[in-house]
Amino acid sequence: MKVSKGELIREIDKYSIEKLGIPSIILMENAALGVVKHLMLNEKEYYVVICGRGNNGGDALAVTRHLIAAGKKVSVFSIGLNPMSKDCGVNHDILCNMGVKITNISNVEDIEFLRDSIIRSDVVVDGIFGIGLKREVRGVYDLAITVINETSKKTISIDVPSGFSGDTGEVFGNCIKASKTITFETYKRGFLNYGSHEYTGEVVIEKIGIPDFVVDKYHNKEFFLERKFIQKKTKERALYSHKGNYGHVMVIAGSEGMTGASTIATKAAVKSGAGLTTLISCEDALQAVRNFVPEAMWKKNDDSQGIETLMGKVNSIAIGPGLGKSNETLNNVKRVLKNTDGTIVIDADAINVLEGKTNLLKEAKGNVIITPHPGEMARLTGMEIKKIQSDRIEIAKEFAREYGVIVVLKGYNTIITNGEVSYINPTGNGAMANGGMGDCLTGIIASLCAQGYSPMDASCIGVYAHGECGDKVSEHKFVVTATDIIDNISKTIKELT
Ligand SMILES: NC(=O)C1=CN([C@@H]2O[C@H](COP(=O)(O)OP(=O)(O)OC[C@H]3O[C@@H](n4cnc5c(N)ncnc54)[C@H](O)[C@@H]3O)[C@@H](O)[C@H]2O)[C@@H](O)CC1
Ligand SMILES: [K+]
Repeated sequence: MKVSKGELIREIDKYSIEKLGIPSIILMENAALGVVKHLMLNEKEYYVVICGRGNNGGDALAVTRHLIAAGKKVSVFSIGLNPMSKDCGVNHDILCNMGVKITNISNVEDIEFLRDSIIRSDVVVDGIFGIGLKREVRGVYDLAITVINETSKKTISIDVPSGFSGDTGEVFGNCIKASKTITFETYKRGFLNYGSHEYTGEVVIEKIGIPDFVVDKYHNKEFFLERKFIQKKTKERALYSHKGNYGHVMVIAGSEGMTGASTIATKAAVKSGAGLTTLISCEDALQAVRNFVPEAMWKKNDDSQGIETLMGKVNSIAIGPGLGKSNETLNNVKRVLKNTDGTIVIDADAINVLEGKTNLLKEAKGNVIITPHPGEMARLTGMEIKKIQSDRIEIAKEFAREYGVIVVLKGYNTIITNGEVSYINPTGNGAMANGGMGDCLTGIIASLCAQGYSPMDASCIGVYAHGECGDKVSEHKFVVTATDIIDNISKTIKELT
């Protein structure tokens, strides 16, 4: 599923109209039909449609015609005094020719009439503003949005909830809180922002008849991860295979007093299918692994020579969970970057020690995946967390491009990007917000890398499977822990093959 900003939609729209000769009114008609599909025509009877004067309003007027044709009771409101866009005007005239009464909303009394209609209606269709909104919502627009939010039983927004920036996720003063948003052609960037769900409700994408090659021509390779895409990438294990076919993961993790993180990362690597897993750590952590992950091998962290030799042989290295922010950790990171041409997954304290030293990443022999949460990303880039949260994709992409790494920026809608192609993950939930989850993900991704998946595929499959596993467990649990994920990840990956 493609993700984009509004300007891409304008480009593809322009190309379709000017170069392919598709009349814009046809695109509007297709958009309206896409919306009508979601209006529950077999259960609901009375609709209130509220239209602005731009093309979003035009879509809503076309929707009105289809509702009337389906025999529904519809009250139509046109808001504001701006001149109508051409296609909005066409649909307005058709309704007038059909004898449909369109009530203009230009003052407070009109708003009260709108309120009465909404109270009696089953569904409100919001076509006030689409991606053309660029400034603060004021006056009657502001009042109408408040009344809709206060009284509507179910609001369906066309393209974006009115008042919401499809580009940035910003709210322009006031915003519709929809139960569902039917958006066109691409998932809008702004929907990825924290808190956007409160305004969009469920988001559905409808095609409006623009050929894929036109979208691809302008699309900047941002995708929402879909299950079928992950399923295509996740392979069954071969009948005649042996452990040597599934690679060797080295986990460098854990320190005195922080042995849990290393156990979790190691066990996650084993449970997600690595042929061999070796933990490098202090004696306490090794003892824990001996007790809880008998399948794993281990090596004490003071055996420098042995470790460096092994680094040259393993397929992937996960480094960071529970290491502590110390010089020793920094030296370990340097050593890994220098000594392995396998894939390196850098997490937790191994990220923290790179603060102010990110150039080290450019010296890596192997591919690097870093898996920061927003706080770690803030430290790494010197930006505030708020800034990171407000522009997650762009910041992750820029970092990936500059340092030649894959960034897995964790959180709601985890981003996976190599700077060229970016994926946004839809799985995972609030029940998973507890210690150890990140260590577990690191183990899973490193394990998939060792099994031969490309670093990008391993990151996408790992993040998606980790979240899906958490979603399944959370169906019957209040909290999902890393141990829950470890116990179920093998089953989840199997279901994805
Ligand atoms: N491929 C496409 O892009 C298509 C787009 N369509 C629809 O067209 C929409 C975009 O249409 P437009 O570009 O005409 O823009 P909008 O309809 O989103 O908004 C523009 C209108 O709102 C007014 N306006 C903007 N900010 C305001 C404010 N703060 N207070 C009061 N009035 C304000 C403008 O004067 C103008 O009348 C999309 O969201 C979608 O719903 C569909 O018709 C199908 C085709
Ligand atoms: K809208």
